[in-house]
Amino acid sequence: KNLMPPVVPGALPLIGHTHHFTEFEKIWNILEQTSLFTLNNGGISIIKICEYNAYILTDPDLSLMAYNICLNKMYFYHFTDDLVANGLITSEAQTWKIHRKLINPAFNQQNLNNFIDEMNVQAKRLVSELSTTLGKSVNMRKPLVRYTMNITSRTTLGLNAEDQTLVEKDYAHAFELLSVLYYQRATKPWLHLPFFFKRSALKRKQDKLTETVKNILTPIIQKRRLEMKMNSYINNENDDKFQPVLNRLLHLADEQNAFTDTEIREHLNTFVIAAYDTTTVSLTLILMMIGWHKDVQERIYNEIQEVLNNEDRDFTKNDLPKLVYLEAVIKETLRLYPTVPYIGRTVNRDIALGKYTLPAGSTCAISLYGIHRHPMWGKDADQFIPDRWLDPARLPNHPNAFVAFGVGKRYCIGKQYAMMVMKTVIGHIVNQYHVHSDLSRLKFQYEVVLQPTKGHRITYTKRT
Ligand code: HEM
Repeated sequence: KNLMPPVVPGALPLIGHTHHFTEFEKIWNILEQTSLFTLNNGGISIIKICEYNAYILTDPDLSLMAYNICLNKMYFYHFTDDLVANGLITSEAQTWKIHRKLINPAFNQQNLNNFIDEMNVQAKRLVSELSTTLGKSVNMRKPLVRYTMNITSRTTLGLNAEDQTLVEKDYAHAFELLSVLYYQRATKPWLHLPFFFKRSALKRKQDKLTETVKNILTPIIQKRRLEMKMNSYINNENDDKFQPVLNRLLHLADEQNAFTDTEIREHLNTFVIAAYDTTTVSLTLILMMIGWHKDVQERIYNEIQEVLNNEDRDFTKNDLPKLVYLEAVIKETLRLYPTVPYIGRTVNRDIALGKYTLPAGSTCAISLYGIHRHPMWGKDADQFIPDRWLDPARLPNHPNAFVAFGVGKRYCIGKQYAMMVMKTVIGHIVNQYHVHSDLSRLKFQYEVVLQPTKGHRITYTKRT
């Protein structure tokens, strides 16, 4: 007999829950309620988009099982295909397997260690920019987007300082506008159908911006290829000089015919898309948490002094792993507020999950937010307790308990990179400033990331 998981309350006849997903401001509310309902009802539930079932998971075991079988992303992700079709986030399983294996070494710890100087430079640039705002409350969105864009474009594209304006202005701007268009399409169910979308004004705007991005990247790629040929550049994996990811992709393309130019562009765009909003939002939330919990902030400050030996200097690759309390604070923030609160896949064949069968062709979405509030985290699951990360006895004994960077084989390739970036910049900020925030008024909107929309301003004062 075909058992069905419980349906999340609020479905209407024929349209199901569709009406909850047409207004930006309301989507996070239904998604949060859905997570809590699923947690309280056995870890699997259904959201109905018209007659179509999307299966929601908050059970860590079922999630891992489902996601290691279903490697293809749900159809929403493909709204971005013009920009990133064969990039790692959106590519279909077959291409993904090959490309992920080829690109993995570019993000190994040894290579990332070569990015530390750049991370310090950009963090200090941000700290100096903030010195003009002391005592005033600041919306950190723009400074942080600029900061993450600069680091990502230096380390992935390898742009020089003189090209930075191009990134800060045109490239970053095109991405911000494109993401608004993708969200607009997502909230207009009729535009999900290619027939209507192809004829829409939204599509025309999207085409123009995609072309802009293409026209920025193409000459950069061509120029780099030429430079590499002229310098008879040799790339080997043990090379411990600064190598932007683009150089490694070009090398793989030339040596092994691994990627076309279009695929290289799609990979680069993917890194930028995957990196800048997630890191910006995560950093905003971390600043909110430490601005509110002053005792936590002082412990971070003391740890930094200890690791830097009270010297006024940059962080080295050996310092970062020693910032264990700061790492606990970052993880605890991402546990309570996973920057990407939901991820979705297409179910590629019938799969048995617990007592249910998910039919081929349906959608399966994991609530990372739900997994992070699962009873395995204990009675204090909804409280901010960084110390839990320092005591194994206080952590769930489950490999899939902390999933801010994804679930199973297709987890975030930039996880270590992001941790390094976040440690470096929070380290520099806390070293110079006291951070102040008011957590009581924090509000979110769902924009694939959990975007803070109210009450997220930060005030800095100088440490003396
Ligand atoms: C705090 C920051 C970040 C968070 C919270 C985060 C989170 C995630 C999550 C949840 C996924 C899985 C998405 C899914 O299954 O649909 C993912 C995938 C991915 N992330 Fe990140 N990410 C962060 C930073 C970065 C950075 C800095 C980069 C690159 C430089 C990056 C590159 C990627 C890529 C390429 C994928 C696709 C991986 C694949 O399918 O093979 N991310 N990330």
